[in-house]
Amino acid sequence: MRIDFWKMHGIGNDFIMLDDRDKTIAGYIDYSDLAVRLCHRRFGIGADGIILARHSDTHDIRFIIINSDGSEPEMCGNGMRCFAKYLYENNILVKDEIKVQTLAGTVVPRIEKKQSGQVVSVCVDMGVPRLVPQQIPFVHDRDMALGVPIETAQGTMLVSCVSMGNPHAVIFVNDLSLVDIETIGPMVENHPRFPEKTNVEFIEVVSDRQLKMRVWERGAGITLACGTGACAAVTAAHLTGRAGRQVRVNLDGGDLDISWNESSGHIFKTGPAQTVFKGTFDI
Ligand SMILES: N[C@H](CCC[C@H](N)C(=O)O)C(=O)O
Repeated sequence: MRIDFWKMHGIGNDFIMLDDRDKTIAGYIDYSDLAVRLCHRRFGIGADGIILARHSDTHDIRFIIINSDGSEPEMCGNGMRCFAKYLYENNILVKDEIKVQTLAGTVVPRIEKKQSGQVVSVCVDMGVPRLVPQQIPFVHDRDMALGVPIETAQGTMLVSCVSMGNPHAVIFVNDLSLVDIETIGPMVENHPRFPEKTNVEFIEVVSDRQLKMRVWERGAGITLACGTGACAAVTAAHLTGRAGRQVRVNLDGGDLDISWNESSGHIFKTGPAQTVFKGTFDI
């Protein structure tokens, strides 16, 4: 069976977008097997993950993301911006603001478009960051985990743990260029105190309005950007007195503007989403 897809990216974090509202694809192949096959950079289309639109009984649409290793995370910030653009420009949901059902709860992307109708950027209400260790999940006996030492083969790491529906271990460093992400990333991702593994963000503070970030993603390895990770990094930076509530995050693939609203507690993430090409494959 022939399946249409769009190849898209959010500042270099790239995804294969699929419309499976009617569960046709699900009837043919397990999503995890499909993700491993399609995301392969040589034998497949190549991507950090696949994203599927599915019908929702309670929201405008349901969002499913599968990492390139086949694991299913709760949410994806860069992918959500691509998803909003894909739905609008593909005439699936021609609305400027939509309510999306995810495993992380309700997420609300709002598109910003040109006169032509082309979506150029998306502002996503990412909800409220979770800080209680049991909600990360992170094994810890306090009610918050900021600057907590964990032991690894590369020495002691101080992690600040935040969930955006998916887990994040934020590590502040003095010089990002000196961090051996390929070695330290998987050690923290798979550390036993993270029962569901974790994404790992390395942060260099430029000012109270600017962070530099590199990321080792759970289930994907080094990516050029991580939207939920940028939100987690700003949360941790603010709570540890390193940054304000309006922060620009510089990532390998580009910049994201993060705003943590004091009254609602919601985090808003604004950034671009781009379509690279469209195609078909057979299942
Ligand atoms: N690898 C992540 C999911 C994708 C998150 C990231 N690409 C983003 O933009 O938020 C996880 O397993 O939690």
